[in-house]
Amino acid sequence: MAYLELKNVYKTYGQGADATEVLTDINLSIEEGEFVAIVGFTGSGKTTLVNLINGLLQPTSGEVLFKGEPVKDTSHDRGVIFQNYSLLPWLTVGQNVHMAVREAFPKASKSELQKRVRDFVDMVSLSPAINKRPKELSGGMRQRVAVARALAMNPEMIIMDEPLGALDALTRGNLQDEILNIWSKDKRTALLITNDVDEGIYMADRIIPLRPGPNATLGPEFKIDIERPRDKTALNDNPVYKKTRNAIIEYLMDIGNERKAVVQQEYVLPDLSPKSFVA
Ligand SMILES: Nc1ncnc2c1ncn2[C@@H]1O[C@H](COP(=O)(O)OP(=O)(O)OP(=O)(O)O)[C@@H](O)[C@H]1O
Repeated sequence: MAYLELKNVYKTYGQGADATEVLTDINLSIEEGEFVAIVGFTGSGKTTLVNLINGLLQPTSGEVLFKGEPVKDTSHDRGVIFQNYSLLPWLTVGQNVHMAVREAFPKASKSELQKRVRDFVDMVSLSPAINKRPKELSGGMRQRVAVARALAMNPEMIIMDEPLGALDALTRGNLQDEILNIWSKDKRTALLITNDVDEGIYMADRIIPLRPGPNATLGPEFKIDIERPRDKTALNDNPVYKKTRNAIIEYLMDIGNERKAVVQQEYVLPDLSPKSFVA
């Protein structure tokens, strides 16, 4: 039995003439302990896919199964790091993380909770800002709080919806390593949604492209046969890395061009002259 399975999943927003079929026939199977990355074009339905897995949305048809059971609601077992960090503005950094930790560990003592909060705030290098409110932080700092908050809840599965997009290269690299540490040390399962092929290759065991929408569906998977832990600097000279990267980029460019050809169809408009306007 797969750990997470999506079977013939379709998702349509709206009804009748207003209906938009965003996701079409999504089939995905992730084993326990795997790290899978989905790379997709902007607007293709990546967040919709995350919300279906997280339980915030239900499929129009098809099934989403987590450990064999249909996903009906959100759960602490599946921790999501969202693209828009959604922090509570009236709470400090520490309080935002504390609230999540208290919910995930209702039986923990006050001092255990406080230690966990401090450890995870420290992990994202925000200890000096622990008493600041979100409005006093930069976008990247807020995103780091969201990473700390999700990971501090110790989810079995870490789901990431373009979590590091707003960060500079150095912070991004450090957080990629922290996420990989937690994933491997605590034997988690991870799903990363990204538009950065290099990030996918560095972090994942498999990369699966999400084709552009509407009616986005998953493309063929690319296995990343590169030993772990991966060395970012050495990766550039690794022939497997180069070959895999080229194959993925070529695939994405081909489907991007296919899409452009459809979008660039010429439409002949009727030759109408405006009627004179009478005030
Ligand atoms: N609640 C909704 N009602 C109607 N349409 C929606 C809704 N949510 C998303 N959509 C549409 O579904 C499509 C996919 O949106 P989604 O946010 O899943 O894409 P995405 O790949 O995450 O986008 P981005 O790369 O911009 O973050 C878009 O065309 C969007 O307008």
